[in-house]
Amino acid sequence: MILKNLSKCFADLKVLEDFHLEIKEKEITCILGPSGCGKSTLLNMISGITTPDQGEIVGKKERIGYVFQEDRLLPWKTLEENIRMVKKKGHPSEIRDLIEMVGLKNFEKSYPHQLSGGMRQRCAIARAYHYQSEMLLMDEPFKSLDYDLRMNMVKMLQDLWTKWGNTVVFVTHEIDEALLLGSRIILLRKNPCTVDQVIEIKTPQSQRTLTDNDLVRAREIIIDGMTNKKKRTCHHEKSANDRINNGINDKLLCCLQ
Ligand SMILES: Nc1ncnc2c1ncn2[C@@H]1O[C@H](COP(=O)(O)OP(=O)(O)OP(=O)(O)O)[C@@H](O)[C@H]1O
Repeated sequence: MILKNLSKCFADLKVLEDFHLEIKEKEITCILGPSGCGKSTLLNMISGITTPDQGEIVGKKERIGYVFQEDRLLPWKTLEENIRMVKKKGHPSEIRDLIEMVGLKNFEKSYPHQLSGGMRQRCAIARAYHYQSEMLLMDEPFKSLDYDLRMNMVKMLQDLWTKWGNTVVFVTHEIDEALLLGSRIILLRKNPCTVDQVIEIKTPQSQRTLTDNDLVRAREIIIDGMTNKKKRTCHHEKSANDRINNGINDKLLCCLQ
């Protein structure tokens, strides 16, 4: 999918102007950027909730899943019913497997108010996977959770993605989440929203730890980008440049493997 030259104003506020980004199929694209730069607006455009003033989305998906900061479960339905409701013909074993994968076995008959925030968010993610969307949008889904729990959720999402290999766009403020999950990390600037850097990490998600050399280097590049420092030289700059020359109008500054 290509977000092609998108522009969007809210009254006098120019959030996006000529914004361009390719979302690669079957990858996790993590989007990092300052508050108010337009991350949710981008997701809303991909999902069709918001219409761009100009530009187009090429390769638009029909079946899109969306996980928000809050779980949005139906309080009068059990955990299992909340998951089942998104797909009429789902086989019971699919739901059972998903519930087990997100660590909620034995809570099938619990109602949302009987679960912790982390458990409810696990249920929301299981529901999104049960829907089997062509593209899954996630807008800071772990925001309200503490660090340990967030890292558990990241691990769970790595496992789900390794199994399903679906296309995910994951918005976050947390660098660690982006480093552990992103096939590509898109660093945005604001006023208007533009792509500052694209960092590609080749190490499979399931094998990553935050102390790996490539993740440490990626963290430095991201922090430099966020604090406007000069970009560091990257060992794989040549292949990154090749990608730019052959590819779209991204600023792929670094390709780490
Ligand atoms: N429907 C709307 N009407 C008016 N202004 C809006 C609307 N939606 C978003 N905005 C404004 O557009 C800008 C971008 O908002 P958006 O929510 O996309 O940013 P964000 O990067 O997701 O922010 P955060 O990281 O704080 O969640 C903000 O200044 C916001 O106030």
